[in-house]
Amino acid sequence: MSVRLSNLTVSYRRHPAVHHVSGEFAAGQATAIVGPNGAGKSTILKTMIGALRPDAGRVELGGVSRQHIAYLPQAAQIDRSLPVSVLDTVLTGAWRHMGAFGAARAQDWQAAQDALAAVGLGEFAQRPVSALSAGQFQRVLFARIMVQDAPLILLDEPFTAIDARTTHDLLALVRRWQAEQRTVIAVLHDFAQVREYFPHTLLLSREVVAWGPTAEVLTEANLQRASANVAHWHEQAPVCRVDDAAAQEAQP
Ligand SMILES: Nc1ncnc2c1ncn2[C@@H]1O[C@H](COP(=O)(O)OP(=O)(O)OP(=O)(O)O)[C@@H](O)[C@H]1O
Repeated sequence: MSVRLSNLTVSYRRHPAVHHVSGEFAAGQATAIVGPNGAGKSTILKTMIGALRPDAGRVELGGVSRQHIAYLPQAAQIDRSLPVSVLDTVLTGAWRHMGAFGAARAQDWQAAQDALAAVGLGEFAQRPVSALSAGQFQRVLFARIMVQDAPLILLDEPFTAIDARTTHDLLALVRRWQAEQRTVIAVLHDFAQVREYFPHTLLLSREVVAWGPTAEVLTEANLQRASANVAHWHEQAPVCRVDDAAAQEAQP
């Protein structure tokens, strides 16, 4: 499935955060979204899942419903103080298959156990998630994504504050998802990870700076342009430059 952004503009309280973003995420492959802080990377993912409404343009999900997207927000946005077990957390990935009363089927339990084993936490099933390290909890969330079995997987900074060993193990899952023809889109800051595991990259700085094969996108010149764009962005801009210019051109 391919995901397309067409002329997408998204604002917070009428101030645009990203504008006129157009392009297509390669189907069944992994794309990294990179760019400076405040470039609009999370905004793009949140718009894709329907949590934010575009002011203009649209997201085309290639026939996939939003229910079939697996989305992992930034760790800071996830509350893990809840008194739920590791296994129950992974099982929530199967909610789409569950019956009206939320009963998990035998194969859902099995899938959850298998996913926990795959992320190296087979022995942790009954532990409360509040008693896990940050890295262990991220493994649990990746196991949950495995159970979700989604064709489109969105990850927002999945390896921030995660050690090298865990990151390496979880990146192996990203590779496996690509082999399974899933479309993976991840916001990342580590260019070495991007170069090694993500064949495609979208470099964003409120607008598209470059989008295509990673080696062609992550050039020094493009990265400098991205930093300059964000540095010169006016947070309180009421309308974006492109709209402004278009409006001026339209004037007699
Ligand atoms: N809830 C919000 N209300 C108002 N402005 C917001 C909100 N969320 C984000 N913004 C603004 O929108 C812009 C883009 O934010 P976004 O979180 O998408 O950037 P990002 O590229 O993901 O940044 P980072 O790398 O720091 O996570 C920023 O200027 C940010 O301050």
